[in-house]
Amino acid sequence: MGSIAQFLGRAVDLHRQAASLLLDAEASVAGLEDDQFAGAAADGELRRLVAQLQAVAQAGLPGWLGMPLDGRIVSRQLGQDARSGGPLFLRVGDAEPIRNSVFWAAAPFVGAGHLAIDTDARDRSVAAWLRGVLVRTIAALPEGSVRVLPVDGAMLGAVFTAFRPLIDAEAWAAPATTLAGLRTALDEAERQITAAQAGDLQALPVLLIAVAALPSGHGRAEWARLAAIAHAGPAARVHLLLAGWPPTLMHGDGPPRLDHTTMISSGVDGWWRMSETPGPYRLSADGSGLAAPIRLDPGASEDVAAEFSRRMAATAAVARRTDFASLMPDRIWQESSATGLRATVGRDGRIPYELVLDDATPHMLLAGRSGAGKTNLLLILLYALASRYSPDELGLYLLDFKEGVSFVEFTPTLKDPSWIPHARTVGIESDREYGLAVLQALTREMNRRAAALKAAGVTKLADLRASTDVALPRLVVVIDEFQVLFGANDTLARDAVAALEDLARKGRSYGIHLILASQTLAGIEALYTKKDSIFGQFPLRIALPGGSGILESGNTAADGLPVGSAVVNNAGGVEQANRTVRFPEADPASLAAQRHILWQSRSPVNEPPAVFAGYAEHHIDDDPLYRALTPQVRRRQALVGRAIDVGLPTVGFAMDAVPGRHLAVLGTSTIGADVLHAATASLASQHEPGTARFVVASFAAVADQVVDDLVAALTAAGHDCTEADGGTVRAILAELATAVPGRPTYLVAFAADVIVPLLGERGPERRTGLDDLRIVLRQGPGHGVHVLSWWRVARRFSDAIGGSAGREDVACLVALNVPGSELSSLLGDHTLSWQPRSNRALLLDRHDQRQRLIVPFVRPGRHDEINEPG
Ligand SMILES: Nc1ncnc2c1ncn2[C@@H]1O[C@H](COP(=O)(O)OP(=O)(O)OP(=O)(O)O)[C@@H](O)[C@H]1O
Repeated sequence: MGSIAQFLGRAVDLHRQAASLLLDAEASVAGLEDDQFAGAAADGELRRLVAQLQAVAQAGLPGWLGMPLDGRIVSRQLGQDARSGGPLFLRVGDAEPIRNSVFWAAAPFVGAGHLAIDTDARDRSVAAWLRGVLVRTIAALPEGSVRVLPVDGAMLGAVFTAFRPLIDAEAWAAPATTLAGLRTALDEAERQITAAQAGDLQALPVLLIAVAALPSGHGRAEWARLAAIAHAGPAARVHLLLAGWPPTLMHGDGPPRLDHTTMISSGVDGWWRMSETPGPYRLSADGSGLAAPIRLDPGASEDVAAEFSRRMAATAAVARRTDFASLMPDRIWQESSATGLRATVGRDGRIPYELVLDDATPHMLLAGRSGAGKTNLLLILLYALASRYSPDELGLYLLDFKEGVSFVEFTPTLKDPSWIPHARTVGIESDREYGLAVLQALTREMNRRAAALKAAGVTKLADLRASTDVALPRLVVVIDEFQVLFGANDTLARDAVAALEDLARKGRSYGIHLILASQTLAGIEALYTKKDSIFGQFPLRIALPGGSGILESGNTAADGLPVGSAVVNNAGGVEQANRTVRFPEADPASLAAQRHILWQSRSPVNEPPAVFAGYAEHHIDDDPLYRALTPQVRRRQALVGRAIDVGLPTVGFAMDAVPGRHLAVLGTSTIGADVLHAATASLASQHEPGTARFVVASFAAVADQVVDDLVAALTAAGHDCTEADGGTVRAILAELATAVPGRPTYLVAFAADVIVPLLGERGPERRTGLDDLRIVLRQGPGHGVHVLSWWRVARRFSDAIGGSAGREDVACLVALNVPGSELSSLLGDHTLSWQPRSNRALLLDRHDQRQRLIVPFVRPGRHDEINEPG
């Protein structure tokens, strides 16, 4: 600043001396027509002053700011000749107060005020001059710090053709050629001014409205807006470069004067006059401006401007790619979420656009056709939120119903052990049941918060936070392809709608925010009657390309958008509230870098999220509950799989003395063998070796490998484990039916359906093996005897237990690929709805009326072998 002030002080001083000499000279030679600057004594002195002025100008306008814009300058370094923040002076013309004695006339522009020239750019010298001002300004300032909004209402944008590479690189807007285009540019300028007035100056670029010619139809309304922008713009980094201002009028009052503006007005014979300039220094005592006439700066030829644009555009493209990082805060976890959540996700023009989730806009809908950038935008939003707010301020529940890996990002993987510390649960390719479970878990959390508010005697979450030491983070729930959850007209959809409605209506008061994303809202049958009451709670709408369906009907603004932009609307989709926001591509490297920053900063007690990947196999050997089992348990459990629920709890059946505590796995799927293996292995872990007896029988070749593994593992662990065939099983049943064994005994039968005919035969005492089986089933648990069995044919199982009379004797069931109708008649429960699905089973416990969808435990690699549901 010091050097600019010195330059100015000296220049103005010299100028005034020269101006007074000129006046004297003019007075002394009054009447001499030929040479207004004659007067020999003054002449020498004036030339000396002009030379000094030029020396000062050259020193003050280095490089791009003053040098001729010809072929020699195009390779000069960019972004070095001025710095942002301070006033930028540039050469606007050459003053020639005395023949053959020239100095550069400089005017302040960016950082100080505006420039206007009264002839529009249909005049070729004005067009070149205008290009020159743009090139000088942009080349001198730090790269990427200026955004230009070109307006050319007379030549369809031709004046700016040379800048095409910058327009294509989106560093500049496309030239506006109509009145509507001018208004859009003014809108952007006004928004920047408003943003700056709200205290957001730091992140704002220099915004330059460059008008080559005003479009036809402009009038008082636009003049008034320009005048207001001229007044308030410089403080908000908004500057005007106007050719054809003021517009000439046939009649009526002229346009208002523009504050902070240097005016260049045409004179005769190619001479122009320059007005006083804005800022603290006056060129003249009487406000008449520069004392000498000027020739316009020749500016930039098309070729020079084009060459310059290509260089700039290359850097702009790089800047665009790295934009994701610029949306992340410099320091993470600095904000409080007491009153809401805010995140900058992109730019509206060049103004950073902040999404807000708070009491006024609690929930958000996001839509766009496949490939429109939904995942990308969600990642930006979630990473930006997770970077602003610590895990004490924000928790994330992420659910994805589609095939894909959008939220894998948030979880530890083999390749990258990091996770986002805010993520509580992450569902990838989730089941609808899992979605419902997450919604219900959130409803419970909401009710807990409601009770805590009541107990504390406050009504607002912010007040509750203030009155307790316990962290009360806002919770953001993202459901991608949420329509899947409601896509069928069944009980689950109805339960999900009820939970969603509850959360949508009351969530705002308890810091719970929903983000629902979808390709379309069409076909959400279950929501149909509730559509308005639910979506009415979602004022914030983001429509990506093809996502106009979530805006009001007739609001089609999102239809023609390019990927990387969205219509953001925080008034439920009404057209007047549309804002077009551009967002960058979140490249994997930048995401990983940001994730590692967050992960490294996590607290030592931060656990990785509970991950549910719909496609994943679950193995008992990896199960934390199984690995923690010891003989010191109160009630032994036969573990069979993981429930489709938040946290994927391990589930099984208690094998205690209550009648009916036997396990039957039903279905032809080979997974039946795996489930039986898991149940047996888990029970074995709950006995000291040698204290229980395991009798294992396999009646089908498909189970042999599993049985071999099981027997080998139990034996290796020191258990008493014997293999049995049909005859042995029958003998053991007879023995167990008549005598109480001295220790717990497990009879484990794979493909038990095979021996039903054998057991049906009468023995010497006229009893059948089935009679013995039924006695064992009825009385066994009381004596520590449990039967664990896999039945490929459900009807055989029913026959074996004695039909409906024996139903209560086997209370623990796992249904695999048994058709729903068969299962309900087997159980005598016609309300049951079950459709066999790959990698899923239905757990039924007749004692506590439990019915749970589970991922059954399988042997590693099983899914690659089988084609389910067979
Ligand atoms: N801001 C952006 N700028 C440039 N490319 C982008 C941008 N956002 C997304 N893309 C690109 O568009 C493609 C689709 O993006 P994304 O996967 O986010 O879309 P989607 O709507 O989630 O798609 P789908 O629903 O099919 O999974 C990707 O190749 C991505 O790189």
